[in-house]
Amino acid sequence: MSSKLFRKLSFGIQKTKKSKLRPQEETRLEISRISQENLEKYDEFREKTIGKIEKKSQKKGKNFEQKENEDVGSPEEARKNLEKLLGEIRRANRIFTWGENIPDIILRFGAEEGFEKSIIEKLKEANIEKPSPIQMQSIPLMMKRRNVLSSAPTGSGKTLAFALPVIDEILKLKNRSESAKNKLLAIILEPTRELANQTFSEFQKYSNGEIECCNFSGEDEEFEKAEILISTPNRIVFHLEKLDLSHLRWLVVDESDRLFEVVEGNEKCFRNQLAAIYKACEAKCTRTAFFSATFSQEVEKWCKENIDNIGMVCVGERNSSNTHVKQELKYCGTEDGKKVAIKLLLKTQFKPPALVFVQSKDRAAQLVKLLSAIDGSLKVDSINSDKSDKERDETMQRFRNGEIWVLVCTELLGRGLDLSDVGLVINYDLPTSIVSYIHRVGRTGRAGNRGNAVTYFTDSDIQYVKSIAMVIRQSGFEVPQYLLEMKKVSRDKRKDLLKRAPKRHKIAVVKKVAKKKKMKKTVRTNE
Ligand SMILES: Nc1ncnc2c1ncn2[C@@H]1O[C@H](COP(=O)(O)OP(=O)(O)OP(=O)(O)O)[C@@H](O)[C@H]1O
Repeated sequence: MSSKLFRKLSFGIQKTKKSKLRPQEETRLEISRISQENLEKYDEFREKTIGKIEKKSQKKGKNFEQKENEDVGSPEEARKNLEKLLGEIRRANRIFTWGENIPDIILRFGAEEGFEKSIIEKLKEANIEKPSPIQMQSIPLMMKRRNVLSSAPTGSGKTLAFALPVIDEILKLKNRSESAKNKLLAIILEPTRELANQTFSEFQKYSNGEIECCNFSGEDEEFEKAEILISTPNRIVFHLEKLDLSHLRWLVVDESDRLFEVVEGNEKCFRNQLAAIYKACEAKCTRTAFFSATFSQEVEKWCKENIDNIGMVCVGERNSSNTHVKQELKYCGTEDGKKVAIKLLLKTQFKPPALVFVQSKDRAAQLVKLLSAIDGSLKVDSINSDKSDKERDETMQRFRNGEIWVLVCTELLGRGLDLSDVGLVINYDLPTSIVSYIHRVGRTGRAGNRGNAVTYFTDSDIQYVKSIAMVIRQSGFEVPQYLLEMKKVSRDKRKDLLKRAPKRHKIAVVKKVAKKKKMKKTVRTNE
């Protein structure tokens, strides 16, 4: 891509140079960088800007007033100081924006920031004290009813970045007017049932029983009274004619780059479904919000061309992996080498639970067999789209409860799932794109926690490893130099890889019994 085009499409975010390798040990990372000193300055400048200090100081006496005015100057000066301070905080948190009239970031979840009391209480209960960078900027944009396109690393709190403003607005609407009740006011689109279930739980939790939330992708089919509908696009498309969209305030497209994907020859691909829904949401009051950890230029271009008054937010480096996840590339030579590597890993450094990604449903079943054979006591299972909805839900529940230690999965679990205890992700089969890599390793190292990710590759994978090696290096972790120096794979080959994962030998269990028999035979012959 030419640098000119990059500038045009990425609202000024520079491609950064290689980041420094990070130190081996780092303590738990903060979700955002807001120092106490900056918070105090923020309060001071803000109060002065809106003229509250004078009122306060009148109460406290003349001396206080003089001191305050010396410190922060006139309201105009205070506004300038505030803007400077917010600029510094944006830079420290790597918040980049594009668009006109971008509102101030928020540094707290408080009544002054406009939040409903019940939301503030729920956040306290969940020990969520301060906003993450994507929340700092996306929430005020959405509260100002702007269309948004937001991107931030995996596990950085994007769900609450859209859930809180949507819930807040609906609570306010319902408090103001009886007529808002039992009208469909928001639709949240997710690419998988699992993700829809998870997002539904978050909406239920923060709406505190005051909003009718409906999980369209679950068993909850009663949508007539729904005020917020959370669903995969196919369910919405199926029921589109029955939905009254005339009051819709928000259409949120989570994992937006995934929902923009076109599958040639497939009429029912996400892109077509999204187009049908978008077209149907034509009420004047509807705003659209797009969120994802990976940001395709196509989505950005489409938003700029088609959506008025959009505010864009990008946290950190575009399309980069989560730096809280320690990432490692492991050369295994052959498919058999991968078996040896995983056996060793699970026997030595393993602390459950872990997620293991493979490229197909068949390989998931094969790997479960192999891992069970390696260690009979290992609680291992798999999940894929061939299983029934009930089986999938049960497997997820067992994994969340700790009854499954190693969950072998396909791309189905690659995106969005927040499995907070997962400390290890193993890419048993090399991901077929950097987007897939970023989302898969993002299943660990969430909300400031640290995580580990290991990616295996064989001789036949080597040609495809370079781009992943570059992402890992960009996040500050070591990769073998020769991988970075390899030739780039052509665009056509990359496209092919997305359509068809490479052929691999079956993950066969080495039968110990057969070996024993063979040994006995040898002994007898010797006799
Ligand atoms: N401000 C916050 N402070 C602390 N924890 C938070 C905050 N906001 C969200 N979290 C927690 O962070 C975790 C990850 O959040 P979330 O699932 O929204 O990430 P995400 O950015 O959507 O990730 P992905 O790109 O993988 O979908 C959740 O457990 C959530 O409760």
